[in-house]
Amino acid sequence: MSIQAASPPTPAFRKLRQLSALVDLRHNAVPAISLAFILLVSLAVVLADVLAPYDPLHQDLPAALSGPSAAHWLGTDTLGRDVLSRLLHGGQPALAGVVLALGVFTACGTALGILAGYLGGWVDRCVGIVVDMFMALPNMVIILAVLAVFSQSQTASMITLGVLASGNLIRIVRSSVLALKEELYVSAAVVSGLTDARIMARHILPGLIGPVLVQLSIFSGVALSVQTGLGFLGVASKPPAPSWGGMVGEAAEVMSAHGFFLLVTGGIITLLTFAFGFLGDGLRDLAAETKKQPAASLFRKPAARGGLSALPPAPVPGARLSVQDYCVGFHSDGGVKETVRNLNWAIQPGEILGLVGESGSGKTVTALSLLGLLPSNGEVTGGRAYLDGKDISGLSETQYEDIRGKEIGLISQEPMVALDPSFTIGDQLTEVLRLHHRENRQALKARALDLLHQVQLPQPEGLLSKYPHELSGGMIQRVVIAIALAGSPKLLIADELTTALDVTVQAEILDLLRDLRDRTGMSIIVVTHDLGVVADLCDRVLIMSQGEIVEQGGTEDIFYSPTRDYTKKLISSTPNLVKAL
Ligand SMILES: Nc1ncnc2c1ncn2[C@@H]1O[C@H](COP(=O)(O)OP(=O)(O)OP(=O)(O)O)[C@@H](O)[C@H]1O
Repeated sequence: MSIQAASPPTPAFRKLRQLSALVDLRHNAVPAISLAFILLVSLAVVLADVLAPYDPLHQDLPAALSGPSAAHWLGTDTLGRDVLSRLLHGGQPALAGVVLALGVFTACGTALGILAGYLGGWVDRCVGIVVDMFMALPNMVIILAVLAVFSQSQTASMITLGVLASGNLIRIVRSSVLALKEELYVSAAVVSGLTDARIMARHILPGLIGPVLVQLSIFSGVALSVQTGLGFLGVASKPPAPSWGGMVGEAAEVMSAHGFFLLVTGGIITLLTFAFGFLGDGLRDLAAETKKQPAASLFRKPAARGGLSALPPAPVPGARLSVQDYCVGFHSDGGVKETVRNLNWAIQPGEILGLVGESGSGKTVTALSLLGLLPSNGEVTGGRAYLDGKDISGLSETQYEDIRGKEIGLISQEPMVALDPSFTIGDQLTEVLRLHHRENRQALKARALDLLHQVQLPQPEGLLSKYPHELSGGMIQRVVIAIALAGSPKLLIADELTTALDVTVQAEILDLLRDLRDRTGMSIIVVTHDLGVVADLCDRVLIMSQGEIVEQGGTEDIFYSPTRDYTKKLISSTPNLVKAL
């Protein structure tokens, strides 16, 4: 397979780029002008008490329906009240209604969309039914019914509008979450042992800002139309208090003789609705420009347990981890295909074991299956795996959560994309540390610094406030190792951890792993296709080909006296190694 990520740094910085593009409206004149107009009108409405030249209720009947003048810039209405002052004050219930509807729309749409997309299963199905209901109901009829029940309350009508309209947002958020779940930094957060709630709040939610902003902008226009429409109908606002919809209604009655009155009252609503629409279009175009193919996932949720042999073999005594008659298969249309077959091996405490083989030989699948992290169509089809004598094959998701990060740590193939680009190194380290230690901020910070010291990063204090893109590849790799060590696992699985690094940094990272093993007694499984790494670091080697173990033994034995042709060919295909032997 290749449970590989797209090449860095594209996926890691996609979200940052998307966010910056969304706020970079300078090059998009129409959305930028629209945004400026919306802000200007909102500010004027908020400051109505200061800006309005007259009391909006003050009547001057002799001056009724006079056109624009120095005294009344936008003229007067049928009772001689100043139109500008009434527009400024009337904007307050209009914008308050829009803000309320937006709040409910966002909360409902985002929360239900995230839950449906992230949790899937029955939650997704239930949310789907709710969305279908929202879409099928006639919104306006329901809002009028709510107004009748709640004594013409604008609050009730806007809350109802927000809820009913959120169906579309739920669908959009749900599909965005499905894509975000495939991001490697989300996968890495799962491996670290973070709870679903925390992953949704910290790693999924920030990635939704783009699509949610687009929908908010479009819905603002709808909410404004509904609010002013209700005002026009004389419901949801009580005269003589000014309201934009009410003013349009009043102007419509005298439109043939006094068209200017309708022009300014209807004009502000029309212009704002257009501005919301243009802003939404601009945001959508920018989001589309920055959209890239989703990165390949490191893994998906584990498959259900199935097909394990009825009588488990016994664990190897004293071994940190042992696997026996271990098989992993994948479901496809043609049934289950076993890609890893009859593995029998063990790793001792403090040992470094190399898992070697060509691409597709089953190394990553074997490693991920131990953490319950196979793609959704994969499962352990036979045999058992034991961690310190305890059977860990085919556990439930909750049981695996207790193992990930705490008993077994994983360093994924792509360190650059295992970190969330929106959070500092300090945030990401303390987030994982908080899982394992119920301590205050200061104590967690001290632990984070200690971990950065352990992975030999210079000046760790300064690093805590840095973002991943400010670090070199070698430094990122060390941070990822530090995060994997946060739960003090007894076994660390390092999947191709030096592949993307240059030779000098590679050597430093290998030294670091050796040093960590010596100091902590941790066992380390090094998954690699690089025999040089194995020769340098590993005590024992396991050679895999086409899902099976071809040969295993001490590193020196394997390199100096291989017994199998496949191993001999593998060694001879690494010229530098041959020279060194
Ligand atoms: N979701 C899947 N469905 C079907 N087959 C899969 C799936 N995931 C992996 N495989 C198969 O499992 C086999 C082993 O893949 P694995 O990634 O473990 O290889 P690897 O030895 O780690 O190679 P690499 O070094 O390239 O990652 C591959 O032949 C692949 O086709």
